[in-house]
Amino acid sequence: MDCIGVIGYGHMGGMLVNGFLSSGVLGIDEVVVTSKSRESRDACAAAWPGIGIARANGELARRCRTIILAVRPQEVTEVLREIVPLMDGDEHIVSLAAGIGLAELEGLFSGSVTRVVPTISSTVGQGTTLICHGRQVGMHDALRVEGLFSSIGNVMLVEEEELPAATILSSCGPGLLAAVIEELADAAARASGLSADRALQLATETAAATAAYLRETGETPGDLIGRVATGGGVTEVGVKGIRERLPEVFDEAVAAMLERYGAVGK
Ligand SMILES: NC(=O)C1=CN([C@@H]2O[C@H](COP(=O)(O)OP(=O)(O)OC[C@H]3O[C@@H](n4cnc5c(N)ncnc54)[C@H](OP(=O)(O)O)[C@@H]3O)[C@@H](O)[C@H]2O)C=CC1
Ligand SMILES: O=C(O)[C@@H]1CCC=N1
Repeated sequence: MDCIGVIGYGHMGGMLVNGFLSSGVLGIDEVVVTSKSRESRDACAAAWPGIGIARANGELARRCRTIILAVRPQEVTEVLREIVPLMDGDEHIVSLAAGIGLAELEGLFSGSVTRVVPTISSTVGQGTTLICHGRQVGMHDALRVEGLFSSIGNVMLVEEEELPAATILSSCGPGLLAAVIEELADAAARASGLSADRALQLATETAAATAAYLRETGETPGDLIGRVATGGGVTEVGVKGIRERLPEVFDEAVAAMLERYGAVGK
């Protein structure tokens, strides 16, 4: 059977196992998981009774043809050096590691390699997984991976040179927007008698509602601002300040993230 193997039961590995099994795209006997610590392997076995647990990466590599590397970028080389000598060569390696390029991966495994960048928002079936196949990936393997990730949200095929910026938007984005929501709520609570809990509840609901509005109406953010900001009213003074100061803040944040992206795992 063409089992899917997941190496690394951390935030992403756990989310993918939960997503693939909850969506029904994979059956419990089609997934094998391993992780460095016994605690993580036991947690997976407890969450999904009957799932295949491998005690070592090599054991998983021998049992699975599609192998998802859900370890941190700085652990990828070590894991590939460990498993590649035990593999047949016709496996499909799917790396989630941000910043580790196809050339580097193919230098460690000369077969089929795909880079996939999921997003934590797929925990709730939302968001877009980015997929970039290496040149050696055949149609069958490409469709299999695209189908798997489609079960937990949207997928977008991207060129490798698009990945850094697309990753910042799709995959780092939930963290960035969570920080914005937090700051907006904190500022409102600091300036008024509203409790921090209620401020965060309102800011979170508003963020979700705003995204839904933009998605469903097809309006641009500028269109929406024009509808909300009554002339001479309240919103326009806030938007003015944000438009003056946020470009610099986001330019700096994006530049810092791109710099780290290029250095991660090195
Ligand atoms: N978090 C995110 O939103 C996103 C992350 N990514 C990428 O996904 C990958 C995983 O990230 P994330 O889940 O956040 O990281 P975590 O640190 O949460 O998980 C990494 C897991 O790898 C396991 N691990 C470490 N070394 C080994 C090893 N030698 N053999 C087997 N397992 C090992 C750890 O095991 P143990 O628990 O057993 O100690 C840990 O559970 C990264 O490459 C990241 O760039 C991509 C998109 C989004
Ligand atoms: O922050 C990180 O490095 C990972 C990769 C993309 C999202 N989280």
